[in-house]
Amino acid sequence: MGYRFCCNAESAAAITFCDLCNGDRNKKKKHHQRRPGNNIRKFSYAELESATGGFSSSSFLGKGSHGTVYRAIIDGGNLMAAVKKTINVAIDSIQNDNINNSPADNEIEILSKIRSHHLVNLLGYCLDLPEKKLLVVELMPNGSLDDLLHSSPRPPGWSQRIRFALQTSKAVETLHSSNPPVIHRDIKSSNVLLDRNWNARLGDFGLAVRGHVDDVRIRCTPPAGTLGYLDPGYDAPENLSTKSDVFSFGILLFEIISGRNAIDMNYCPSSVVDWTLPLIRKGNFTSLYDPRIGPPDDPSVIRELAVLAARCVASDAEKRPAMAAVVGSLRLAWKRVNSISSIWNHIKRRMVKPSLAMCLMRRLTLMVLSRALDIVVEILR
Ligand SMILES: Nc1ncnc2c1ncn2[C@@H]1O[C@H](COP(=O)(O)OP(=O)(O)OP(=O)(O)O)[C@@H](O)[C@H]1O
Repeated sequence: MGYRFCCNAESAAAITFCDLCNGDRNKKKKHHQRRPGNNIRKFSYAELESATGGFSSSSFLGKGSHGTVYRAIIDGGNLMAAVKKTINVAIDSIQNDNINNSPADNEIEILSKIRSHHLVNLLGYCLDLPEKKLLVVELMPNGSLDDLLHSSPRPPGWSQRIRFALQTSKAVETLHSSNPPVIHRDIKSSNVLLDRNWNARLGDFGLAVRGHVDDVRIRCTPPAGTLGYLDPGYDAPENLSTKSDVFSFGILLFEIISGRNAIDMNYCPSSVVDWTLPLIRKGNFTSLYDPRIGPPDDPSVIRELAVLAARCVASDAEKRPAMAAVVGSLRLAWKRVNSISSIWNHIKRRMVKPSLAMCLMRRLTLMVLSRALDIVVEILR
C-alpha cells in the first residue's frame, strides 16, 4: 500500500488529500505528528519566484506539453528542487477535462498520496495564482532516459540499461499495487528521469488516474497518452486497465534494447514495435540490440528481454504479464548480466591491453559494489 498522508492544505479545497483524516482537524494534527516527514509543503509564489531566479533562463531545465520546468534553490541551498510551471489552465482543462482537474492538480492529488524512491516525489506546490499553478518536485539532475539513450555520446551499457528498466518496472509496480491502484498512462523514456545517483525514477503524473477501473472517475476519463507508447486497445475509457501501462512499458523496453525511438521516421517501419515483432517471430534476436553497444556477453539475455517486451505489447491485454511478473523477469536478467561468470567472460574477451584490463577490473569492482549496494537496498526495503 502506498503512503497516505495529510497536507493540511486549506487553500487546495478542490483536492482531497487525505482519506485518513476525513476532514477532522484534530485527527489531522495527530496524523501529522505520526508522519512528520511526509508533509507536502505549501509555497508562496514569491518564494518560488525567488528560488528560480525569477524563472530565469539559467534555471530553465526543460519544456513539456503541460509547462516549463525550472531548477529551484530553496531554503538557502538546503533544498534543491524542480519547479513545474503550468503553461495555461485552459489548455490543461481541455486535456484532462473529465473532472475539471488540470494536470497540475492531478499530479498534486496523486503524488500527495503515494511516495517511493522509484518515483519523482512531490515536495510541495503553490496555488496562489490559479492560472499559474506551481509544482515542486525532487530535482533529477542527470536528465532523462530519453536523453541518455538517444542523445548521449556515451550510450549506457547492458548492465545500466537493465538496471534502468528494472527500476522503472518497480516504479510502475508500486503504482499498480497501491490501493486504489494508480495507472500512469504516460510511461515513456522522457518521463523516466535520473536522480543524482543515476537511479531511474518515474515522473510526470499529469495524466495519471487513481482508482479502480469501474470507478466513475476512470469511466469518465477520455483516453490519453503519447503516440508510439499508447496501447491501441485503450480506445475508450472503459478499456483502461493497468495493462495499458504494461503495453507502454513494453515499448520502453524495446527502446532500451534497441536504442531506437518509439517512433522514428528515419526508419521503415517507423514504429519500434512494428520493426521488432517480426524479427522476434523469426528468432532473429541479434538484429535487435543497439549497434552502438553490441550484444550482451550472455546472448540469452537479449532473447529474454525481447520476449518479455513482446509479451508486454500483446494485442490481447489479458495475455500481458502483470507488472510484478515483469519486475521478476528483469531482476533475473539483471542478475545474469552481472553474474561473476558474465563479467569474467567480458574481461577475457576484451583483455587486449594491460590498460584496458585495469579499466575492466575497475568496472568489475564497481559492478560488485553496485550489486552489493542493491542487495542492501532490497534488504532495507
Ligand atoms: N524533476 C525534474 N528534475 C529535472 N528535470 C526535470 C524534472 N522534471 C522534468 N524535467 C525536465 O523538464 C522537461 C519537461 O518535462 P515535462 O515532464 O514537463 O515534459 P516531458 O515529459 O518532457 O513532455 P510531455 O509534457 O510532452 O510529456 C524535460 O526535459 C525533463 O527532463
